[in-house]
Amino acid sequence: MSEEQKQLTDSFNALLALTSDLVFVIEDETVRIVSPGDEDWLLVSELPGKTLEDLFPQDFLTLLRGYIRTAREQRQVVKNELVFRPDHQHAFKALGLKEVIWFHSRIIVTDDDRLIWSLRNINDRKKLERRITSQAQRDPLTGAYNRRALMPVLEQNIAQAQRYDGICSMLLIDVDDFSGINDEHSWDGGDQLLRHMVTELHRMKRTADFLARFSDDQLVLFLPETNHDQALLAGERVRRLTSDLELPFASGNINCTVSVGVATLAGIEDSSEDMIRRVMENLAVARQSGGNRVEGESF
Ligand SMILES: Nc1nc2c(ncn2[C@@H]2O[C@H](COP(=O)(O)OP(=O)(O)OP(=O)(O)O)[C@@H](O)[C@H]2O)c(=O)[nH]1
Repeated sequence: MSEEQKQLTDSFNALLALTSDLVFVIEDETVRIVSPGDEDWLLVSELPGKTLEDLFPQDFLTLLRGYIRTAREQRQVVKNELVFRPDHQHAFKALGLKEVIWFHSRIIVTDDDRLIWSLRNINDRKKLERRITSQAQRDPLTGAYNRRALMPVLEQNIAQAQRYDGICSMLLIDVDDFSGINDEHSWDGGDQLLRHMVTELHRMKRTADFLARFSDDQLVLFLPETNHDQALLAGERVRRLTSDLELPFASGNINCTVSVGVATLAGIEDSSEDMIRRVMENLAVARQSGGNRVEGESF
């Protein structure tokens, strides 16, 4: 090895020692060099000489070979996000992988066709992203989905029901005289009541139903594959469940009733906006009729 080559090798090894990424140098689909970076779970000594086929399941391998092909053809770094799972990458499980790890993967192919593959652990970022997404879609008081999360669910389900000749319905549930409850039991009492209702509705609803807080004292329960008669029955169940409710609170038991509007998909021309408009109109009729009442469509 010439002096110049030796210096280059030294610099390369120093670079590998510096980086916190997991780095592989691969020739002919065979691992030659591994630098674990911060991935201290990995049994590094077991890796040199192993082929990509030894290490990865078929679907992952197909994906990886696609990235390698692109890196080779385009002569540039190919960047992707990849996930290693102990129940999927069995070879890595045997090499110490205990939990799911998301990596930011970068692949480059050198002129003499060696593959340099670096993997940066992005689990912390992924966890943060998940938390932010979930916060953006949830009502902080009750933990139910919020209106922003409801709208795409409505649109998708309605589009699907129309495509497959299906049906769906929605309930708009409004607590009668909620400001009176706040006045009598304090804002805290009102909060407790909303939380309790959401818990009870979660318990009552089917898995595919979607519950969201629509506004202050209004909840929407979206019911896929549910016709109008079934939705009226569901609305009646919600009404009864609420009027039976007695929530112990410092200022005395909190009782309440609800008014429920029901809307059902009305053919191919119907839209989520139309359904929301009708469910609000039907709710208004229920409230104007004195509350503690379920009002459906006037077909
Ligand atoms: N406890 C509590 N109250 C809230 C919250 N958000 C809004 N409110 C209050 O809820 C009340 C809702 O009032 P309205 O929309 O008039 O409802 P209502 O008193 O039930 O009147 P009707 O619907 O006509 O029967 C208002 O007094 C709001 O200040 C919340 O998160 N917690």
